[in-house]
Amino acid sequence: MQGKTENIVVIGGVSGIGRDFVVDRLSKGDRVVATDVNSKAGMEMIDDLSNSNLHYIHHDVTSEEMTKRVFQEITHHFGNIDVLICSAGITMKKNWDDLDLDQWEKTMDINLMGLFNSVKAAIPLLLKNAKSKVVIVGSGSSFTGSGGGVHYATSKGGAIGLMRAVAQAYSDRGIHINLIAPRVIETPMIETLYPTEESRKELLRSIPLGRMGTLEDTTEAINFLCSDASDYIQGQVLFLDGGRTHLKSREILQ
Ligand SMILES: NC(=O)C1=CN([C@@H]2O[C@H](COP(=O)(O)OP(=O)(O)OC[C@H]3O[C@@H](n4cnc5c(N)ncnc54)[C@H](O)[C@@H]3O)[C@@H](O)[C@H]2O)C=CC1
Ligand SMILES: CC(=O)C(C)=O
Repeated sequence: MQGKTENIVVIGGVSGIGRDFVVDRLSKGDRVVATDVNSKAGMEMIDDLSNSNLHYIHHDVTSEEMTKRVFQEITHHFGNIDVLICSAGITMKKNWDDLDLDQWEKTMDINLMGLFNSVKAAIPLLLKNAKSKVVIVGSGSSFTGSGGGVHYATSKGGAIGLMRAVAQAYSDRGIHINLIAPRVIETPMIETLYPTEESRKELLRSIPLGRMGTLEDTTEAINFLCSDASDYIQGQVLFLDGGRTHLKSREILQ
């Protein structure tokens, strides 16, 4: 894959982790389709970046019908997909006691059903290549149960099962698929989860490396999982969490 212009699709590509990856790959000369439900941000991105290699498509991942249409348009535009990134997701932080069924369903619909719709529709296009790469954006919270509530952690745990099932089914047909499990990357999502200075300070105390993750951290990890350098890595979870999922910060241990 190295040295060749790639056809890249980023679902949830107009904000945060997805957008940063889009910008990076455009700067490397790749062709990118970004899809998202937030078309205002999508149009602004088209204006801001003003790059003929970028194509934006309105996409609500919860709709199977719309997802099929989106991938028909991608087929028309690209013909095949070398790289698929699934970054669309929401969080609505709630405790067990406050969570209602609507919030559970909305989170599952976007984070899990939406992922299923997107990956299912993409598979025929990924199979057109001898080798293609898929990276799902999961979350460390599916390992710890914290960071968004049971609905969020469960949806992201489901993403791991989906990723493994696709790896199991398509490894021998060239689809390489892995999942990144970030925690606290500086994006608009984190601003809503930790809105006050106090909550941010508390958060930083819990991260062994003592800082939040950056979009450069996520983009570099996704680039690695899309590159030839990761060809023997399949069906894996890569944590991007400053050590927070498996370690305790020194401040907390003392
Ligand atoms: N920021 C963080 O610290 C972490 C983020 N994540 C995950 O990373 C992914 C990206 O999150 P961020 O970039 O931080 O957030 P973000 O809010 O900046 O980006 C998420 C994107 O998903 C899109 N989206 C939401 N609902 C959609 C729908 N129904 N159809 C299509 N697109 C939809 C949004 O419009 C937005 O552009 C999410 O799946 C999130 O759960 C996981 C762990 C930590
Ligand atoms: C949003 C998320 O997944 C966190 C904070 O881990």
